Amino acid sequence: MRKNIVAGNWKMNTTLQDGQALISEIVNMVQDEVTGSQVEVVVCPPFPFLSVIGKQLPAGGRFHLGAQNCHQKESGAFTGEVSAQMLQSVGAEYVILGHSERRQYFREDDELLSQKLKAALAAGLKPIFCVGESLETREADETFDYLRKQLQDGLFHLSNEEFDQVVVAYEPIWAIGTGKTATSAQAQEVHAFIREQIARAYDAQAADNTTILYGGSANAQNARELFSQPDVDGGLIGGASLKSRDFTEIIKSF
Ligand SMILES: O=C(CO)COP(=O)(O)O
Repeated sequence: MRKNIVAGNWKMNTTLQDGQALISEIVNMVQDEVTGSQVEVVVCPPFPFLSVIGKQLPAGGRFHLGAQNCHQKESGAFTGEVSAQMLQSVGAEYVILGHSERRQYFREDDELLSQKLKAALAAGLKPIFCVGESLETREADETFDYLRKQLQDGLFHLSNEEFDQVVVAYEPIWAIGTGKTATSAQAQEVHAFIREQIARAYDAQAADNTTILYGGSANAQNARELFSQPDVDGGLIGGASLKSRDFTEIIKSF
């Protein structure tokens, strides 16, 4: 079901102690300041902190726990890896998959991501599946062809029931960590395009029900304008999710 979501991707940042202090501030501020609005908050700390941070989130409320990655296999001799089932067992409800940093630095391709998606869904996790073009692709005017292919090869192999569980995040690579955010018009244009592709691959109802988040230098100043766009259902926030005041302001932007 389509929701408003603000998700914080901490990436490889904080210590446990700093992360605990951060989440405690965020929970307090959000509980004091965010009233009425239905926005869901997903916190995605590094693997070792999931369980502890998860316990700091008030149960049954707007806060949910997410992971930043998972392995494609259920279990076995894969030293250093973390399965979707493990994440589920420590309280994660979401998992980010297909982030451009994973695609770029860890060579994750559509085939591997398909397997990861299946593993996450089998474990009962909701994937936050990221797509987004590079600056080169945008400047070559190939953004829509690129995104169409990324969606078709990476995501649209899922059944209707599986796709129902997926949140899509549009993260233009040129906007991630660069301070160069997409304009609200650019974000809206791509989000509407993604929704149209979902309608073609599944149906109009699936398209209407899908939550599509924007990520890439979203901050307390630009969130309201981005979230006011009809097809932007929230944000996947990197840098600004590490500052309690900024992250809370973003959550308040709905
Ligand atoms: O990659 C992102 C979230 O997954 C966005 O990062 P920034 O908000 O730091 O640009």
